[in-house]
Amino acid sequence: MGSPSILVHADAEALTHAAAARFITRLVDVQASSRIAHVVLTGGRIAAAIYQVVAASPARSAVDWKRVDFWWGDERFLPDGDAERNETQAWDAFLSTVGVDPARVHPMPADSGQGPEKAAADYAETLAAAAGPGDRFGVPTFDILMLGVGPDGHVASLFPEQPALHEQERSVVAVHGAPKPPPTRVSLTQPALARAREVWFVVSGEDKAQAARLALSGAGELQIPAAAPKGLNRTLWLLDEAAASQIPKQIRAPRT
Ligand SMILES: O=C(O)[C@H](O)[C@@H](O)[C@H](O)[C@H](O)COP(=O)(O)O
Repeated sequence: MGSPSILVHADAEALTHAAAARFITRLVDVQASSRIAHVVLTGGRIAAAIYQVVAASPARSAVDWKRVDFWWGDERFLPDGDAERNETQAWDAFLSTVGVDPARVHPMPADSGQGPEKAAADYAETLAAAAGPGDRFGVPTFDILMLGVGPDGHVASLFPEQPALHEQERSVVAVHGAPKPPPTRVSLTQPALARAREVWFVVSGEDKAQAARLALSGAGELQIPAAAPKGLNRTLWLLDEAAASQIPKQIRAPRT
């Protein structure tokens, strides 16, 4: 699995374009081996910007979008169609334009009065149904797992010191009392996040600089949840200069 690759781009725009190009290329590579690609999307501003660049890229036609399964790392537990849902954001930014197979788009359940525990259990079942014989922990092995990082070091909806970080059995959990609104969420757990061939952290802005430094310098995952997820084959930190500004020089690769 090796050390994370740290790729620093001049600014948010350069990061966005590089990540979008990488996203398309990775999907083309996976599809060249005749596999259905499994992608885990994240929320946040930088992810939305990446999705928009993917949608606008002429290179997007190299991907067979109907043969990509889309999952989410976390969701804000809000009613269907709420503009604050990560799902809504991804549909608006690119899923509605690239020509996906709606049956392969797997949003986390919306709040329809069933409660977040039931939503988490239902999503775990959906994941388990998509897992094949070679997969582990009841989830398909993801080809790309994208993660935004909060200034507090959270990833997905795993916030520092919260009980969800201790979950070792379930792939999906309900999250209550999240410090960032909305307080009720649904999230993949750390063992589920560990089932990706490639984990990509997408991190922009100076307010993330401390979290990035701590995650990359051996912080504990209870304090900095972003310290834990590692790709089975590859872990990439895709940052802009501002977010990378506190990473010690000895662990930082030259700017790309
Ligand atoms: O559910 C949420 O509240 C967001 O999705 C959040 O987890 C986001 O991914 C990170 O905070 C990074 O966001 P930015 O890219 O906007 O900095």
